Amino acid sequence: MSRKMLIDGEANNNISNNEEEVQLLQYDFDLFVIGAGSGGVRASRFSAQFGAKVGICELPFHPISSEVLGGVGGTSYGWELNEKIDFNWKKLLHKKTEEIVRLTGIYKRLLSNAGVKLFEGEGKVVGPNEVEVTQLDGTKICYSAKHILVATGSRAQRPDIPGQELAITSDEALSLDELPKRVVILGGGYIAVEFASIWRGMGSTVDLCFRKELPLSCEKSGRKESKFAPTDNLVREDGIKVRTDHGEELVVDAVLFATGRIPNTKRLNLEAVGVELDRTGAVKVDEYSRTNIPSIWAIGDVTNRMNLTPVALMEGTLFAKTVFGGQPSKPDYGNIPCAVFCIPPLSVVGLSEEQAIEQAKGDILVFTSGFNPMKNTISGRQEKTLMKLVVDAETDKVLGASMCGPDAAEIMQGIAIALKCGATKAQFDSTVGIHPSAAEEFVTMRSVTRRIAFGKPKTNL
Ligand SMILES: Cc1cc2nc3c(=O)[nH]c(=O)nc-3n(C[C@H](O)[C@H](O)[C@H](O)COP(=O)(O)OP(=O)(O)OC[C@H]3O[C@@H](n4cnc5c(N)ncnc54)[C@H](O)[C@@H]3O)c2cc1C
Ligand SMILES: NC(=O)c1ccc[n+]([C@@H]2O[C@H](COP(=O)([O-])OP(=O)(O)OC[C@H]3O[C@@H](n4cnc5c(N)ncnc54)[C@H](O)[C@@H]3O)[C@@H](O)[C@H]2O)c1
Repeated sequence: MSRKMLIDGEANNNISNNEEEVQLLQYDFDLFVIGAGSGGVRASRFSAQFGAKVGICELPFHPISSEVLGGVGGTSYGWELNEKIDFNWKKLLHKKTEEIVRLTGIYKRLLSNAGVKLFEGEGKVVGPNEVEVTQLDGTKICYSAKHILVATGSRAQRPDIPGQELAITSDEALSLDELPKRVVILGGGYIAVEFASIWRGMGSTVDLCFRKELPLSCEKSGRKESKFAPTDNLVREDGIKVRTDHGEELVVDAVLFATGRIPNTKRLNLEAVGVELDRTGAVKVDEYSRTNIPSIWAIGDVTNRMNLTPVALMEGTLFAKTVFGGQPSKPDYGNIPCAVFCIPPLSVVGLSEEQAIEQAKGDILVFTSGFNPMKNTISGRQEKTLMKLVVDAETDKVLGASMCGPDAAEIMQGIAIALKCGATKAQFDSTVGIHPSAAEEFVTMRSVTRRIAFGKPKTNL
């Protein structure tokens, strides 16, 4: 057998090459992947390119995913709205569905070009080396594999409040027959803020109900604020009636639950085969994405590490490299940039000012800038851009960068490379800007806005 299997089950370590070959031939596949989303497709393609015989199963296609419906390509969202305000809602929905169908086709082609065998049906782990796939007609087929990879993603969680069935989640939000004119959004994370921007941008009235100090605030340990969140029930009444914990009553066309997502493990039978889950239901894995059962691995949202598409791709790539590529590789979660595609968009990389204060050993220098980009001054548009750099005063290393304003995500991708390379503020300063761009401000912020020692502001200029 010429194919080289690395990081194979420890139990097999002392078997001879011949025995291993015989064992391998007994499996239908070297790798069987459950879930053909971002992580699963990447892992299976790359494993196949390393010579592995790969099978993958995915839920029957539907443009609105659920626990039992999905589609190759997974939760491939990434909002950015280019429609004009006088848009046509139905046309937008139609285009969205067309785009999902197009992406599904691309993913299917990528899999088949890589030689990966795709099965349509719900996968379930029935043994350390066995997956059962329930097909559309209900028939079940079992496949054996040397390695199983769980890449089933996550799904929206619904708060357990009376009348919760009247609310929608992001799964259904872009499939409503009509544009909701009045909306209540529960939650203050990515999805809440992005949908608030989308609907507000289309002229709807949007109330964002969040429980922390501000939307997009990080959860501080032990502190859960209940600032403004419906605590009462949802009632159908000429729309949906929502009562907030401020006692206010709102009657709206739609209530969106954007209160986080939970790993898709409920129907996978993992605990029955001995795979450990954490208290949120996420699959517990080591630094190489391996579970406590040596032949079973997991990547992406189902492991609840950092729930972003490029992170699932990184984990899938490194899984393939580790298991089939001969190079055991751990994902590096440092300096991963992210963006919230709200209006205006915001994007961050590295440490926030708060995190830097908590983690730094010395003083922190903070540089900030707020300005109206030149393209706006000519058009007269009032849309400020804000930027921040957080720097270690002793080493001069840039610890974090953030930006809110047009093109924030596009700009931050380049800044992320600089941070990944360990750039210093002096290196930022010696980089020549591109004029007239907003991005050039990142290399021209000369004066310190504040210096912070041991978590306390020294100056607040
Ligand atoms: C509304 C929304 C917007 C988002 N926007 C962004 C963004 O702008 N940028 C970003 O980086 N991230 C974004 N994310 C997060 C991103 O989608 C996820 O982090 C990413 O898709 C995780 O990849 P995954 O492979 O783990 O899961 P997924 O891509 O969700 O794939 C999991 C797949 O498994 C399938 N599946 C589940 N159970 C089974 C089963 N039993 N058998 C067979 N198949 C099964 C599902 O149908 C699905 O196709 C967004 C998420 C949501 C919900
Ligand atoms: N642009 C992007 O990259 C992007 C966009 C969308 C989603 N995502 C990914 O999808 C994940 C899920 O998004 P999300 O916005 O649902 O989750 P999230 O974890 O970002 O935010 C959930 C929010 O809901 C709040 N919440 C939870 N229960 C609540 C309750 N009962 N009442 C009031 N508030 C409550 C939480 O405090 C939190 O602020 C994100 O974590 C992110 O990883 C990324």
